[in-house]
Amino acid sequence: MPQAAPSCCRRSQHWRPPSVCQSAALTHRESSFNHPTPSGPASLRPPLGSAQELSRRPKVYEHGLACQSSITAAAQSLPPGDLAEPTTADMAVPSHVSRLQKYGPIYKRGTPGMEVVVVAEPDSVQALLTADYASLANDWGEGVSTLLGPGAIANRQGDAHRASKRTLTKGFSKEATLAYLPGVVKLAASFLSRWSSQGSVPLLGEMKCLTFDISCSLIMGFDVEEKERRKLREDFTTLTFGLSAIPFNRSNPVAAAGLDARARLLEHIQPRLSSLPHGNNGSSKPSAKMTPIQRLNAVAEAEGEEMPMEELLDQSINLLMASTETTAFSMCNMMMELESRPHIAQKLADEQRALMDRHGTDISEAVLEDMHYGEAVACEVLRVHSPVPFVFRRALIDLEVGGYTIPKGWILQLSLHQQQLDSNMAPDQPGFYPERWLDASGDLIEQPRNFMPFGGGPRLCLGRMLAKMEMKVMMALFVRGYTCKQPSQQQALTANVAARDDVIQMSFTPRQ
Ligand code: HEM
Repeated sequence: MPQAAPSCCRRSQHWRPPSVCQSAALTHRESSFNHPTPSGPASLRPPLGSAQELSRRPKVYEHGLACQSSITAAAQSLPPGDLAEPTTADMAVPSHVSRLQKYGPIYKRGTPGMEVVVVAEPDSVQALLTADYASLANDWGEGVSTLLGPGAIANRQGDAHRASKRTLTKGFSKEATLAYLPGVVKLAASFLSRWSSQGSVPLLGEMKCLTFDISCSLIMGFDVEEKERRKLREDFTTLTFGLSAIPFNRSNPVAAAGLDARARLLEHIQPRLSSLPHGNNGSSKPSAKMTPIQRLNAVAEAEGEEMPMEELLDQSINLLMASTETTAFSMCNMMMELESRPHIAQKLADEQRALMDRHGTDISEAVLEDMHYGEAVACEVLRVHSPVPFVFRRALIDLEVGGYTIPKGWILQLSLHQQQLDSNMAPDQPGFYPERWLDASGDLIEQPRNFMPFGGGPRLCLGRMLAKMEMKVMMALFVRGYTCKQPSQQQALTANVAARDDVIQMSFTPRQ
């Protein structure tokens, strides 16, 4: 599930979204566990007995991803950790860091009957991400399952997930994503121009508006007036905030507000969905030009199954949620990095000048392709400022992970964040260093396989190309035409659905 920071395991009433300090603290501890790793290889271990083996052959899912499944049913020791009632302090980042140091990269937390195992060991994370549907289910907790709804792709499991994914994937192919490029450029340019006329702007809120508008018009195909869009954005923000509600029930005002916002949002979206053109001269046969949500509808119709409106609405909310916060956090942190590191902004500007000489002034596919330094900056933003630091799964069978048993029913909290920090590239350069992604001649190097800011396996992010495109368009337009300034030194943002829109201030000025 792709929102910036999840409401975690429904069973843990005290969990709260990861905070800024988490990212910051872990950044300084790259690959620095000083706890011995548990016995056996630190990944999912091979089966103890062949009868217990589920499947060890790599599988290829419909969306073309090679998936290894080496999950085994086995019984050994439980991971170390404390299963005491968590306190708020326990859930704070420093405690995550100190638990990593105390227990090693696989440890348990939570309360008996509400157990969570945190996995921050790269090979195990990778193996778990690529595990098959029989071993693990997506489980992001009560907030996500209720606010997104049962029809949302994040809440679908097994064959139902596979079918949704197959349909939606076509709406996020390279061809489809490139068709969104002119719309992304237009929206980003208009936001930058407005910011530069406004003095200081609340950057996170503004980036959320931008990414919401992109998703509304390009992913959903909605052409809405600014007044209505503002209303939609407000409800969407309240709904997103609801994800941070723990416990998640009507007696919690944050959860209740989120549920009410969802109902209002659906009231707005439903008539729009009903009136969406099919994009293929009225035929319900899916066409390459359809937006992802039109495609979902058309595929169902073409297969003779009317898709229930509830399901289409849930999928719409899921796509909005998946695309908005994550990309907004990334672009906000990207602007902060560029502001505080003028030499990087300058290198990007030099690259843009060379690209304009070669390809003209339009931001075209060729510009995006040749934007190697820009791509390196985007990767570095995703590496250092994980927009999705953790993903959550539920064990459907007893699993053996890194030599420990994870009993059926327990929640696994997989640290993509640690995964990225441990990806073992230029370890002598622990800070923000885009050059780690380039070779000596400035060409992009092959990315390490455990660099997974967009997840992996059957749940791999659908919008990864779109997200990178948004980041690179914003970067290019910014360095071509503007400079920016923070009024004072501000903390880098961390993925957190409860972050206030005005937490980061920035002013933009046209470049002389
Ligand atoms: C920087 C921006 C983004 C990041 C870091 C990101 C990250 C992720 C991650 C880590 C997952 C996997 C979740 C899991 O394993 O449970 C995911 C899934 C997903 N993402 Fe993204 N995402 C981003 C932007 C987008 C955009 C722009 C879209 C467009 C709609 C999108 C759509 C999705 C969808 C639909 C899924 C669910 C896939 C599934 O359940 O099979 N994401 N994303």
